Order: sequence, then structure tokens, then C-alpha cells
Amino acid sequence: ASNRKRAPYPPGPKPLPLIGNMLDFPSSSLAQEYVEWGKKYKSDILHAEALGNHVVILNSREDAIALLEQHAKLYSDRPQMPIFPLMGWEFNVALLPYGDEWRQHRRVCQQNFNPQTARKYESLQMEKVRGFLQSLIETPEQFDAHNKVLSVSLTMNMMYGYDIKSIHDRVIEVAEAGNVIGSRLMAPGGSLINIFPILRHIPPWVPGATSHKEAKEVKDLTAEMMRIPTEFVKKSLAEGTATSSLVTDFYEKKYSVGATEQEEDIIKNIAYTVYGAASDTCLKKTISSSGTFFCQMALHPEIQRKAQEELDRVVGSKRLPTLDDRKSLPYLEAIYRELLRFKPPLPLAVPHSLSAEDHHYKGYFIPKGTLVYPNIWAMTHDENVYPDPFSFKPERFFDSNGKLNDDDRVLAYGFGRRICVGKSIASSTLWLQIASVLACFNIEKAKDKLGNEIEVDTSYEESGLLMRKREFECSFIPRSFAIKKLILEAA
Ligand code: HEM
Repeated sequence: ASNRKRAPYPPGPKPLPLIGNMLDFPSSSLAQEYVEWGKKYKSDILHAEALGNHVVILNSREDAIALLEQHAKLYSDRPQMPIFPLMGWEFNVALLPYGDEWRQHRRVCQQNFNPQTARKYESLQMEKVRGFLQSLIETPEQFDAHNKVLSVSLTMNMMYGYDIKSIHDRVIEVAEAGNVIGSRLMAPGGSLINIFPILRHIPPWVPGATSHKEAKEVKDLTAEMMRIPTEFVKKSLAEGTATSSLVTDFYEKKYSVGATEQEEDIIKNIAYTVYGAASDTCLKKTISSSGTFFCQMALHPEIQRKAQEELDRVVGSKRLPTLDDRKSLPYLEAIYRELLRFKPPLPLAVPHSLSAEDHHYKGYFIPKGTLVYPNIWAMTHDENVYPDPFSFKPERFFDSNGKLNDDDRVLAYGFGRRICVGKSIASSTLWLQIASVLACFNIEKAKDKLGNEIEVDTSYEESGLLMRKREFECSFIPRSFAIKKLILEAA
């Protein structure tokens, strides 16, 4: 050991002996609380620890890029939580440790979800979005359920060629049940063994220690959730009714030219990751963003009018918008960017972890094994970059010449080698949904029996790392009889 004094950890609350900062960690509004820490400790990079486990929070975009991208080799691991294998979630791509297994999975994801190949899903996206519009005409008050069906059916179709028509499909029910327990186990306080792996050796007075039974329940539900669509694919291939999807295309290849068991496992793991076995993975982020969209539109008729003017001018009223129209609709693009700025569905992304060695940065010491959370919410609410950050304003993405500015990096998708691998699909799905809804409907505040407007509930619920828009009421009024006819004919 050297006598030289070690560099200090980044600033943060002073740890107590033994338990460290265990009592300092916030239990709700985490991203906002860490902004307060930043003010209190006068630093954009923050540190806390408990029982030998270190956490670093990065409130600034520069630090996140410096560590997670410029030093990606060091900061691309994920914390391995003992609860994952207990729940059967150890093969979730988002949670795999940095290494060959993750690399193989990520490569297959990239081959299937890059911007070019993602285009093959376009006709499916169009079909499902049109189905959604039709449901909005039939039962507009159930828009939340329709929104869920849109996301789940699109995903299940892309992955398995499995068509879901109703929210009561067994696959949805099984996944929901698993996710409800799973996200409780993953949430801080739900099961402390997530945050502090060391606690698995600690007796049952620790809250986490009692969750083994629940974890087993999640594991059974996860297995069931993978079994139903995989059997469906095999059956539909045997009967000759299969449609193209990640899994069916793979089995067709396997039956014609062969494939290894390892390749088969990779495909199965990806399909289940995308479908969202881990509550925070894919689906719910898109659902959360469209929830934000409906809410903000009900609050801002003037934004709707501007978007509709653009749509009417560029697309006209004789057809529905397609992804080819996207580049000609800058105001809609600005709405898309603003949605993900205003409410990034994963405000703290998914934690990266510093795997290989200790690291020094800006004179601070970051020990090996540290969990690193980029605080996306802090970055997208930095008033030096986004003045008046708490207002929903698509206009902020235009320069003084009225052109869309070059701030096109959507921070909500995270950083570095672990950046969201589904971002092209997420982006096109969300864009198509908001463009289509605005082309066809005015979104208004709902009215009570006496005709008084009902205030929009703008609140969110935190579920693990994910922010979900709470259900609220609003009305969808078709913009014209002709549009209503167009939707009913197109669907
Ligand atoms: C609005 C929608 C979405 C948002 C905001 C979002 C955001 C994110 C974020 C923040 C991460 C973690 C990045 C990091 O570690 O720095 C992530 C990871 C991931 N996302 Fe998304 N995502 C969305 C939709 C999707 C969709 C639709 C898919 C699948 C088609 C998907 C697949 C994944 C996967 C597989 C990972 C794990 C990547 C890895 O660990 O290597 N996401 N996403």
C-alpha cells in the first residue's frame, strides 16, 4: 500500500459509519432529487455509497459523454443483481454483463433494428396505427387501453408474428402480472438486494431477503410468457400460416439451412427482451411517451393547430401520413423531440457499471464496480440549454431562421455502447402514431355531465426506473366526417 493519499470520491452526502449513505438515497422523484444534490454539493458529478457499493450520478451531458462514450470500454457493464436469475431475467439483453454474450445479442439486435432494416416493419406499423385510429373512433374513452394494444400487438407481431387484438390476451395478462411483481422487486426499497448485492448473505430482517418467493413467481410467469408465443410460432410454421417476424424468419432459416442452438437462444432472448419481460425494457417506454403526448396535446390546442396546419399543407386530407412524409414535417419532428425531452421515460436511463478497473476523472476517484446513472432528466431540464425547461414547447427546436435546429440527439435513448438498440423502431412508431392522431383528431379536455371541462391529470407514477403517465381523461374528436370515413376505410 502506498502512503500517497487517494483522490477523493466525487462530492455527495457524508456517509455514516457502516451503513454509509443508505439513508440518504431518495425513494421517489430520484432524478429531481439528484438535481437538488447537485445544487447542495455544487457539483454535476455526485457520489454516494452503502455497504461498499458505490453509486455515481452524472447530472451533465458532458460528463455522461466523457465517461460513458469516450471511456465506453470501462463503463459499458451492467450491475448484476442477484434478483435477475431468481426471476429468470438473466438473459434480458438490457441486463447482460458487458462481454461476448452481450456482444452477440447486441449484434443480432442491430442487424434487425437498424434504421434500414427497421423499415421492413413499416407496413405493420401503419396497419397497427390505423387500427388504433379506428378504435379511437369507436371507443375514444378507452384510449389508454387502445394505446397499450397498439404497442403490444406491434411488438408481438414484429417478434413472433403473433397478432393480439385485445388487452385480455393471455400473453398480456401473464406479462403484466410478472411485471407488477418484478418492478416492485427491482424498485429501491422493494428489494434491497437489487441495490446492494451483498445483502443476499444477510438474514431475513432485510426487506430484500423475503422476496425470493415473489421472484420465483416472476420466473414462472416469465417462462410462460416466452412459451406461449414460441409455441405459436412453431404451430403456425407447421400449418403454413406464419407471417414474417424475427422468430419465424429465424426458424424458417433453421429448418432450411440449419442454425446452432446458441443462435436459437439468442433469438429467443431478444424477442422476449423486446416484448418487455423486464418492466423497464422496451414497450412501456413507448407507451409512456404516447401518454405524455395525449396529455400535452389536451393542454395545448395551439400546438395541435400548428401541427395540423403543417399536416394539411404537406399531406393534405385525402390520405394518412406515412414515414416518407416525416422529413417534410419539421413541426411534428419538434413535437417528437420535445416529448422525449420533457418526459424521458427512463429519467436515469439504465445504470451502467464500471467493470474492469478503478478510474480517475476530473481529480476524483471512481472505484471499480461503481454504478453510474446518467441523469437524463437533469440534462434535458438544464435551463442553460433549454430555457423554461418545465414548459412543453416544440418551438425550442427551431433556430432564428425558422428552421429545425441541429439538436437532434435524443438523450432519452441513453449513452455509449449500451444506448437503446431499438431507437429507430421506437422513433418511427412514436412519430407515426402522433402524426396520424394529429391528422385525424382534435384532442380536447374531457367534459363532465354538466359540460364543464375536467382538468387534465398531469401526474406520473414511478415504476422501478420507468416513469409512466397516470391514466387521465380526454376526448378525441374526428376533425371531419371525411377523415372519419378515411380511417374506417383504411383500417
Ligand atoms: C421511447 C421509447 C424508448 C426509449 C426512451 C428507450 C430508452 C432506452 C434507454 C435509456 C436505454 C438504456 C441506455 C443506456 O444504458 O445508456 C435503453 C436500452 C435498450 N432498449 Fe430502449 N428505449 C425505447 C424503446 C425501445 C424499443 C421499442 C426497443 C426494442 C425494439 C428497445 C430496446 C432496448 C434494448 C434491447 C436495450 C438494452 C441495450 C443494451 O443494454 O445493450 N427500446 N432504451
